Amino acid sequence: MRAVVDMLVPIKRLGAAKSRLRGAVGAREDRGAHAALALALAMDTVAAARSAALVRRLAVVTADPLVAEMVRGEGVEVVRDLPDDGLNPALRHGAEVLRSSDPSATVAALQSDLPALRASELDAALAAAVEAGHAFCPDRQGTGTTLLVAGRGRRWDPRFGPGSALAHAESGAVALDGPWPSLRCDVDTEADLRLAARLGLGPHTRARLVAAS
Ligand SMILES: Nc1nc2c(ncn2[C@@H]2O[C@H](COP(=O)(O)OP(=O)(O)OP(=O)(O)O)[C@@H](O)[C@H]2O)c(=O)[nH]1
Ligand SMILES: C=C(OP(=O)(O)O)C(=O)O
Repeated sequence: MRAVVDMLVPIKRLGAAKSRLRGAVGAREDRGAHAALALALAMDTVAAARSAALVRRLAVVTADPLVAEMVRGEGVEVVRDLPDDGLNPALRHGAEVLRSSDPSATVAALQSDLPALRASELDAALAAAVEAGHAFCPDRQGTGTTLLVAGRGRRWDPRFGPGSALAHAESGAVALDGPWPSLRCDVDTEADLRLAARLGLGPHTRARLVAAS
């Protein structure tokens, strides 16, 4: 299948990101180490998305200037998070930008805390989502969402947040179910980070853990 999906990766301001992971590397009060870990999780996610064959256009949505600089340094597009008012407004704005270039674009949102993500698993999930038209991938626990896809002519209706799997199902999106552990392993806690490490972390996150050990 040719590249057909235009993908948003939302990245929160590093100072506020991944609060449940505080202290996972370095001391709890070490803001620099924590920000570096949050950035590393996102950079590994972006690298995997970039390698996926079905991703036509990839854009990070962020209001954080450092994140924007690092992402652009990797040659990846940045859409400024103009609403700067939480995840769903960021994704609605990002989709407007994507669909202003191509109104028939298939739009996807991928969470940025998937440091074990494999491009092959993302491609398999995207192929299933494109086939379904409007679909999402639940997280490992089955309550959250790691990937949301709305095909040509489908309403972009992100409902991320607590209980988002149910919210996306209620919005009419099909729940995908496939052998994609790396896509389902979002990292919110230290326990999640250990699980992701067992799947195989990307180089940015691995380097953070080595630096902290
Ligand atoms: N652009 C943007 N992205 C966001 C915003 N809030 C959350 N995200 C992103 O949305 C995804 C899911 O966020 P969460 O898993 O809740 O992460 P978090 O808010 O950093 O973590 P906690 O502080 O532990 O809740 C991650 O990719 C975040 O970077 C926001 O206000 N703007
Ligand atoms: C925002 C979400 O992520 P988390 O539950 O990991 O915060 C979500 O799953 O919709």
